[in-house]
Amino acid sequence: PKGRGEPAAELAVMPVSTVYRGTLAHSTRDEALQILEDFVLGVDAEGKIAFIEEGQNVDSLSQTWGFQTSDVIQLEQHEFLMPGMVDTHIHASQYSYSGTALDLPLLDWLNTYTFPVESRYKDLDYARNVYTKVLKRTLRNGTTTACYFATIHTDASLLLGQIADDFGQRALVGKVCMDCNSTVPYYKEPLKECKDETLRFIRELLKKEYAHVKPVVTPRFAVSCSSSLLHTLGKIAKNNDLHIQSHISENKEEVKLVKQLFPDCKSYTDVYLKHDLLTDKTVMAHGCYLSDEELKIFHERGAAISHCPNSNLSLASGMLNVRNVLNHKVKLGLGTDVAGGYSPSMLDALRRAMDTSKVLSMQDAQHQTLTFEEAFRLATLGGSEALSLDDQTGNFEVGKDFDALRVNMCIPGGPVDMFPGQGPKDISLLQVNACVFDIFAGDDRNIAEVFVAGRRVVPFPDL
Ligand SMILES: O=c1[nH]c(=O)c2nc[nH]c2[nH]1
Ligand SMILES: [Zn+2]
Repeated sequence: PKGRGEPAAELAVMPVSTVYRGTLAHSTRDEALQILEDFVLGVDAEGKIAFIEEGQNVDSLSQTWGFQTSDVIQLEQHEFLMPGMVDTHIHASQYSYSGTALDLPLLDWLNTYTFPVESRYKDLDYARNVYTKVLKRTLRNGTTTACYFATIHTDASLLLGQIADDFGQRALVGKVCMDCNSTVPYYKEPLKECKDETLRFIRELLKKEYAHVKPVVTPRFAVSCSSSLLHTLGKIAKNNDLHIQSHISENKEEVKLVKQLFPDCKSYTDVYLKHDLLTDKTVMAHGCYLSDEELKIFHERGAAISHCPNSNLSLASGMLNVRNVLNHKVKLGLGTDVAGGYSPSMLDALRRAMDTSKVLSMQDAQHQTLTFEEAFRLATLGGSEALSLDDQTGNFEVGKDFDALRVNMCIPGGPVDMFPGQGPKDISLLQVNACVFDIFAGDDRNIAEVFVAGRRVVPFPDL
């Protein structure tokens, strides 16, 4: 593997543009949380990680890579770099009412609040206002990659892609597809229109050649899609090698309804499987009620689950047994699921994932509770794997894009306090660990800078 020692040949020609020295905290396949104290990390002119080395090698690195040691950015001892977080499931269009309207279960919630609000996005000014705000809010909270649901409206969905590109967030953007809606009949599209508009959305978004924004095929969920629409979308995804996102097994009433709607399918998972929607580029939100047999199918297909604990608790939908999902080796990330989830923050998702796991442990003494380290991995590397973007982002590896947060745990008026004995010279590894673990109680005030592919996207430039 590249990165320790000599630069790989293809990288040697690319001079580094930025070098950081200090604490790095990230996940690897073997270690849920690896803390590298006094390391140097170089970012090349294309925004990729060029090297990660021990700090003592900085002089020889400066010669190899052609930078001045005086230009190295030294992190404070209460600062660290961590990978940007990956929100694997968020409804950008629902951000306008996040924090409200959480008094109904899923299906009533959709009919009463969600569909009427989403129907407003034919108005592009309305869309621009909300989409700009959700982009800024998620970036400020350290979401460097987001997998978005927009609405059924193609032009507003394209606008979301443009705004994500403007602000520099890595994003998968989905125009929502639904041709069944008997309760709110004005919010759906006829099958042919849905197909044509989905193709137009994909074509026009790809034509823009945004560096980090791509389309994702988005059947809302089996309840609001005919079998013909699901087949059509499965084909479109296959023919264009695209990502797919939807919802699965979120709430018991929904699971029952899907059984009635698709009597020939063995399970909810079977519905998506039969329609070619379960691939290694699929991410399904929730999965609270998936059987072990269904999880095996997820594993075999390489499909992923987005765990959205805030939403699952807020809509009283259920509790995903994350341990069981991990034991089945199913790719797993975290999602905020705004606005079923009331918080756009991935740190909140991380905390709620641990809360949910602890409740499961209270119910079953055998249950092995999720650790902070594991939740950290789900919010970063796990999310990138769930979106099949782990070749580009998710942790600090040479050759990956520098998607990172500069975290500062010592912010005047910030949400956490640091304690003494932390002089820059005598800081012990234990204290460095404590500093990293403090982000569990932190918030966006602690996220001083955000980078996507080497570009600083927070603080916001004047657009
Ligand atoms: O949490 C959810 N939010 C939604 O908008 C939705 N649509 C179908 N199923 C859903 N679940
Ligand atoms: Zn959702």
